[in-house]
Amino acid sequence: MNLFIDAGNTRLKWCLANQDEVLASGTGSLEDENPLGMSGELIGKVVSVAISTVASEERRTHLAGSVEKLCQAPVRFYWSEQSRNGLMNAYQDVSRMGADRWHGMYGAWLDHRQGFAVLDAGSAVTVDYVDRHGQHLGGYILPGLQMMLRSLRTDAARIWFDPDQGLATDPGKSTGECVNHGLAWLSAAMIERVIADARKLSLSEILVTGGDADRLIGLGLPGISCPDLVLSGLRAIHAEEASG
Ligand SMILES: Nc1ncnc2c1ncn2[C@@H]1O[C@H](COP(=O)(O)OP(=O)(O)OP(=O)(O)O)[C@@H](O)[C@H]1O
Ligand SMILES: CC(C)(CO)[C@@H](O)C(=O)NCCC(=O)O
Ligand SMILES: [K+]
Repeated sequence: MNLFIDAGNTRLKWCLANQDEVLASGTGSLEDENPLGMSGELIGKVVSVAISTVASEERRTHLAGSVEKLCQAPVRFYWSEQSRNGLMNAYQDVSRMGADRWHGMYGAWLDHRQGFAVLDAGSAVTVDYVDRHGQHLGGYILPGLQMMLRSLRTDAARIWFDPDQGLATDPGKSTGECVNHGLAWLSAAMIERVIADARKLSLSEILVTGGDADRLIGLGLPGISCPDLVLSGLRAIHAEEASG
C-alpha cells in the first residue's frame, strides 16, 4: 500500500491506498510526535510514501525523517510541474507554485474537462482557473479565515471578540458581530467574484476543497465539494510515475 500525505501549513491529511482503492484516511498535525496518528497495523502496510507539501523546509525535513522512521519506507516529495497530461501551468517559474495548488488542479483535471475553478480554503485561500484546453489561466492567493481573525486580534489593540463560524453578513452592532459578519461578508464578495470570473472565462464548474470549503458553500458558493482533491491529484501523479 502507498501512503499519500498532503501537508499544509496547519494540518496534514493522509490516505493509505493502492492503485484503485483507499483503505484508510485521516488527518494529523506536523506538531505532534506521531504526525499521522495512524495505527501500527496500518503503518505496517506502507511500502512507499508520496508527499505534497507547502510547509517550510525545516518542517518538511522533519516530516520526511519522522515518516521514514515510522514506516520504514522510502519517501518521495512531489512538486509543481510545467505540464502534465494536457494540464499546463501558467507560472513561468513553476517551482514557486505551492505543490497543493498543482496537485489540486491535476486532481480536478482528471475528472473535469470543461474548464473549472479550484478554490482551496485552507490556512491560506487559493483560487485557480483552468480552461477547457487544460491551460491554467492564473489565480489568486488570499489570507484564510483563521489567519484574518488572528491578525485582527493581534494587530488591532481595541478589537476584542469571540470568533463564531456564523454566516450572517448583515451590518454588525457589536465588535464581535462587526468582525464575524465582516469576514462572512468578505467571503461572500469573493464568491461573487469567482462566479463572475467563471462566467466570463467560460469555466463550467467550481471545485472547492480545504478546511473552510463547507463554510463557503454555506455562504452561497455554487461549488462541488472535493475534500480530497489534492490527495487525488497526488495519487494519480504517483501512479503515472510508477508506471513509467
Ligand atoms: N479540525 C480543524 N482543525 C483546523 N482547522 C480547521 C478544522 N476544521 C476546519 N478548519 C478550518 O480549516 C482551515 C484550515 O484549512 P486546512 O486544514 O485545509 O489547512 P491546511 O491544509 O493546513 O492549509 P494550507 O494548505 O492552506 O496550508 C482553518 O482556517 C479553519 O477555519
Ligand atoms: C498559498 C499556499 C500557502 C496555499 O496553501 C501554498 O500554495 C503556497 O505556499 N504557495 C507558494 C506560493 C505560490 O503558490 O505562488
Ligand atoms: K491545503
